[in-house]
Amino acid sequence: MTSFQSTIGDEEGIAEELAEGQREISIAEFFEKNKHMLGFDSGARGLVTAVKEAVDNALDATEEAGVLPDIYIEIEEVGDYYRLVIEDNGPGITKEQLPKVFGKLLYGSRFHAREQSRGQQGIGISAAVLYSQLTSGQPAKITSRPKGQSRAQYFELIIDTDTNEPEIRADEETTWDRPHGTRIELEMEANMRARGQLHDYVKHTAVVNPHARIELREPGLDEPLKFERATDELPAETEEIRPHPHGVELGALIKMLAATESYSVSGFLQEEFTRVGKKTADSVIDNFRDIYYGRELSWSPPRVHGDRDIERAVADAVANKGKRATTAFAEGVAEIVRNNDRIARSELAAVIANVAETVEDDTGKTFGGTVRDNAVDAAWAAITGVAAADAAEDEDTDGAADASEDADDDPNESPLVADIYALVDEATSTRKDDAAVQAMADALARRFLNLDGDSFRIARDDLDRLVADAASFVAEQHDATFGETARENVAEVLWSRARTVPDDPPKVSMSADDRDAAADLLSAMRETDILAPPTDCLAPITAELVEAGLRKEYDADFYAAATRDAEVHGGDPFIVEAGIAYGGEISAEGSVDLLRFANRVPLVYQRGACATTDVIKSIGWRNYGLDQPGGSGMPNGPAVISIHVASTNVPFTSESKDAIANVPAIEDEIELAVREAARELKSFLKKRRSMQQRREKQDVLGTILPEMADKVSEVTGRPRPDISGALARIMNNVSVEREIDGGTVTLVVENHSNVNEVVEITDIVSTEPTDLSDGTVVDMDDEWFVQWTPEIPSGDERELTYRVTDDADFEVSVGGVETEKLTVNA
Ligand SMILES: Nc1ncnc2c1ncn2[C@@H]1O[C@H](COP(=O)(O)OP(=O)(O)OP(=O)(O)O)[C@@H](O)[C@H]1O
Repeated sequence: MTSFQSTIGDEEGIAEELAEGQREISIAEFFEKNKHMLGFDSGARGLVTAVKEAVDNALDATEEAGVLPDIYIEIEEVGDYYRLVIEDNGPGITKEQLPKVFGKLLYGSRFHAREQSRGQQGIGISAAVLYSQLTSGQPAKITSRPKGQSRAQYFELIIDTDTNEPEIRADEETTWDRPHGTRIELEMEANMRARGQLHDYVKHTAVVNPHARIELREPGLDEPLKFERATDELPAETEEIRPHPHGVELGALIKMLAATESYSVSGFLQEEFTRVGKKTADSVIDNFRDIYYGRELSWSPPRVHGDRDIERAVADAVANKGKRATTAFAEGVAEIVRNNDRIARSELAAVIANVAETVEDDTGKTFGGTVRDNAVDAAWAAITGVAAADAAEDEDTDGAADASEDADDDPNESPLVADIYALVDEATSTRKDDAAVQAMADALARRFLNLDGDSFRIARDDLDRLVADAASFVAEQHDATFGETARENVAEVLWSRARTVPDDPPKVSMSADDRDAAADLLSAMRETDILAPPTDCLAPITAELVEAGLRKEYDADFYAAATRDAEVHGGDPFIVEAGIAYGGEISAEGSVDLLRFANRVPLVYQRGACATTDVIKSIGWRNYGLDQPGGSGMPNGPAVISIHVASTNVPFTSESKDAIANVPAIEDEIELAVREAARELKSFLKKRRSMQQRREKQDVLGTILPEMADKVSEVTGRPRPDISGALARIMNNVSVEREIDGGTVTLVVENHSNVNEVVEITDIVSTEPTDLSDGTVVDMDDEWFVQWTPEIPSGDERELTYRVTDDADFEVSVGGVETEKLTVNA
């Protein structure tokens, strides 16, 4: 069969032919064709999106300027088109910036700022301008009066889609009665089929922005919809933050390395990232060293006066320094080395340099570089049994032993074997027999001896490979298995005893040019424990205001809200809040209403594609007292659930910012916030159900008890039994009975419940009461309020008395105990 590839190859000059059709596409041209990506897929939706973009900007701008937002939205039918006007009382936009803000896609102030804001991309309002010019052919008409200026600037402009630059049609000064702010007028092909979504957007914006005043006029409304401010308090001011080391990607890091003015990696980390001080920078650099250079394996120093005597070795390596200095030097080195449990080559070099300096000071003899190097080689040979020359001769660089395992170094003679044996033994279970551990130690020693250089420097992944290779050899030759876990443990023990090298990290400029070094730096940053980013860049609504917002717009029986602590996703901090309103006037038909918000912006479209919806569906709502057909999916009932995700970078599923992406860390927090509020709903519903049952039981008893009393009297022929206290006793209620004897009034309060009760009793009397047993009396316009608040233990009773002279009228009210647990007969 002839492939497409070979057909193309047959034709000469095809690449040139294709090249003729290839040209750059401007971003404006791209979005002109793909306007659905920005939420302008139809006339109905286009109108809602344009309102949303302009209102979001107005809220961002006013808050940033510290002004309480006053936003006016007007939609008007003009012939075949709709005209949209949005006005705000924000800080306005300067004459220089204005054309770019509205006439250039991807131009804005928020893209580079790590701070919570509604706008993120610098695309929203220019996309609305693009949609308007595309469908109506009309320019956008913008008036803006910057704060402090006496006159406003008026512009008419369109976007030149070939160049993605503004094309100004009119530019003049004008007067405007607003002292400062911005007015946008766009004409577009549209319709009002998405009126529901438009109203939802405006109403929900009011719910999460109780500090804003918003007015909406549109052709379907006789009266404008007005949402008044519920608070004069602006949301907490946010601070911009630098990126967090856990959140950057390689390309971004390379760019930052190239752009920074810092010289050292430590300075770069501290300057460019949040939460990095000197200590954290040092930890990152240590991790970087481990990855970039590898670690040096460490060994136990030999015992004193054994075959391998450090002191003798060092002394032998020093010539012409005189006995006193030589001995002091050799003894000093040997003593410090012996005081170390384990030591690596570069640690030894540091020890020798230190001792050399001390001895130089004490004796006046110079211990120069060559002497020190010789001493290091000699002491190292005494520690490891490997002479410097042996290592230098060894050409094998990959760390793996020759397949034949016939290396010249007989590992059995190497002092390293005993050392490795101890570590392998420590790392493996007691069930490994001695021969297996010995074989593994031999195989490892052979491989370590084959490493390049004699400092036993090795990267973690090479160490893992080397251990795996040794394990395979042992399995083949000795029939002893070191499974995956055993190998991991052996590698881990060796690595944990290995030492971070002292080599300096490359300079910042070199790292920027070296992709591998930058990648290692990134891995080191991610591996290092670093404090979560600060959260003053976020302005959550707070649980209190989430609830207040719901109370303002929904008449319900119950409200609850929760705000979680900040968490981090990809270096960006985020906070999730949830609220629930239940019952009352909320429609019980169908599934609950889910209100979704991101950075205080209601998300109107793409509910089904949103992480918030997925989380709500995944929760077992029957546990919380809501109906959920089949036990999963959206719950049913008279409830509204609101979820707010605030972040310096909300991960949306697309540029139109309709839905939050399924990021596990964010989903977890959404679930926890919703469950927190749902737990309160559960106790409310449980209590309500038990009160309902109580009421039903009391109703039944209220009918049956008198009938029973009549029957008993009829059957026994005796007088009807007194049933006055029976209902309260059966229901374990608190009962309040009035007894009047002459001028003495007694309220008998009996607590039949099994807990202590504090009962608030107010008796309103038409004549003045005297001789109160206790309590207080207040005269109010010839009505006397007698009040008691007795605490009555379970099973106990109190008598509250006073006297009245005349025939009096009484009206008692009882508080402190739920109505369903009260029987009042007074
Ligand atoms: N009403 C306004 N008052 C003051 N400045 C505004 C106003 N509208 C827009 N701006 C400025 O214009 C910029 C561009 O706005 P645009 O809507 O294109 O993008 P954005 O809001 O930054 O991000 P997104 O594309 O996510 O909406 C904003 O970042 C802001 O600096």
